[in-house]
Amino acid sequence: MMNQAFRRYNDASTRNYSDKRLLNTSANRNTWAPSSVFRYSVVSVHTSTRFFLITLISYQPTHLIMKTTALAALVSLTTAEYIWPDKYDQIEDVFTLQGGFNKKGFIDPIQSCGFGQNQPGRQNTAEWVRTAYHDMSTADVDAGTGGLDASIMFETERGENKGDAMNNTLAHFQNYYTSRTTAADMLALAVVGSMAVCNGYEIPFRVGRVDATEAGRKGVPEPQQDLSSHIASFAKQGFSQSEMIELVACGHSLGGVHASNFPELTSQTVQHFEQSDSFEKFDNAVVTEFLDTNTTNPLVVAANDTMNSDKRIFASDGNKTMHALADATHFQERCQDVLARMIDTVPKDVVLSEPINPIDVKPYINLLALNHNGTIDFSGYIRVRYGKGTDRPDVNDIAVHLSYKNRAGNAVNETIQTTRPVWSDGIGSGFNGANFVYFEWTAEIDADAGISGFNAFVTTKSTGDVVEHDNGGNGFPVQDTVLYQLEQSCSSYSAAEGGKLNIVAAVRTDAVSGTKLDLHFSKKVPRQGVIIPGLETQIESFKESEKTLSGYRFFDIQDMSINAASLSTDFDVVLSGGEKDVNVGFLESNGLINRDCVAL
Ligand code: HEM
Repeated sequence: MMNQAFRRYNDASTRNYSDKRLLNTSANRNTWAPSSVFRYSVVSVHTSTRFFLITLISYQPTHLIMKTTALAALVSLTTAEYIWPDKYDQIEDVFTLQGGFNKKGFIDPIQSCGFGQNQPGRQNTAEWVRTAYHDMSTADVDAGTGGLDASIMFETERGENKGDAMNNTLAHFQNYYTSRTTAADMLALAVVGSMAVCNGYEIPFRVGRVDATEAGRKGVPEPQQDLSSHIASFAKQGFSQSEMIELVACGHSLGGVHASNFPELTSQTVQHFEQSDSFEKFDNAVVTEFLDTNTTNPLVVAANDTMNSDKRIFASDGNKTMHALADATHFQERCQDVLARMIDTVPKDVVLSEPINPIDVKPYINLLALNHNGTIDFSGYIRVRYGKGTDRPDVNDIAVHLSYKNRAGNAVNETIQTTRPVWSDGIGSGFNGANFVYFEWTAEIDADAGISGFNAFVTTKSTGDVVEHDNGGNGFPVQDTVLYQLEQSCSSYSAAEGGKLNIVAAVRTDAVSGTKLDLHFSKKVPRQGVIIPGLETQIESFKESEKTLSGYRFFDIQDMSINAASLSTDFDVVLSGGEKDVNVGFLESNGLINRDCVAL
């Protein structure tokens, strides 16, 4: 039986993105669930029928209702199924791969909730959450402007954004900032990650935010402002008075006030909002200590009462909201809601994705290029989720092999075996107990026959059960019309000559006529006073070389000048003008630095 694992979200058909106001998720709260809840095995069928079957065999009555409703919206349901490749594959990696093999390490600076590079008073989780709030807080929900758009990068000099927190946070993003991972999405991830590390409830991570290209309006709330200004400010951000109390209490569960930024509030390097070690845990001590009147929160107990904004805000409804937040579970639930809404407040023309969940089985192609034998080297790895939230409890009980189809679409009678990488035993980990194991393969493909796609077979060794993953029915696609010749490509940098980039690609002879081959290079453009560089797509034409091999013609770009910032960026090789455009996308330049281009 051909089985398949599916992944979808439970609220795909319920969201209304046409709302003229800024998107916020209050109407959809508590709808997020781990993908594992929605994993089904069904006979391989066409997509629309498959979702019909899913609806019928749903095993949770509460969801059955939703899915029956959703039957009317099969089109929107089908968009929720993960099909590789996806425009959010890179950010799924940054979100998902935190430790071990293939780790991206986004949360390394928040390896613990209180971590701050051992700099006195510094707490990275607190800085990240504060930065995200400052970025969002200048939203105008009626106008549909501002929100989480990373405009903070142009606003760090403003008095309302005192301190190093904003630039410290943005500096970390530089390593992850690409044409497919925006700074605004990383700000959202900074909050999601901080909550995970500090033991807060899970915040769903939606993506698709667009970075501002200039500063937004001023208006981050400041301690000396009066209560009515704060109520008006939060209303502009889309939060009611009680939600204002909740959001401030949630934010001020971490970190504190620094003498270097607010000498009028404290003389200490940092005076935490919560006592003991509570400031490095996401808990409601900020609430209970306030209600117990034994708080040391500098925004409650400052000698100059004008500066006591938390005191005014917390008590503004006669402590009603604060009393409710004194319940630890209620605190977590409310923070989960308002913090999710905080990061999902975006300009009106931005459409956020469904929450990103770790993908169950995901391939990575590391090499698809002609070798000196005239065959095509094809290598990569398959990432398989195991452990919590899966039906694969034992990492050592899993095996993977691939089958593939040739260029004509016919099955090739040859199995590609995989092995676990030696490094870290091929094991990686992510948020909230997600575990992954990798299986790598190296194969040679006959260049005449070529390859058009593959399926991955995941075997439970102890039972012999095999599950075929065919990417929604059509296999994981591979195009061999344009090959990026990784080994023949390289870059160099010297102070005297600057950066030079050489890229080689091969195009199938029968696809060359009438086409043009271009490099779409994401050039990083440093900006004065802004820590994150701008990104511009620089388009350069390839020139055909003399070389031909195994039915391919060779093209190259030689000694293209690049700036130092762009030594580590991404680029696409694009063939256009033919039957259909081919885009070999998201190739990374950092692996090319200071190594020789190997002749073929
Ligand atoms: C009226 C609203 C608010 C005012 C007046 C306010 C004011 C302040 C002040 C003066 C600091 C000290 C900054 C420093 O010395 O480095 C601070 C820290 C902080 N704020 Fe707020 N805040 C407000 C709302 C929020 C909200 C809504 C959040 C997040 C949801 C938040 C998150 C934080 C965090 C995490 C810190 C600690 C930063 C660190 O330790 O580095 N604040 N806030």
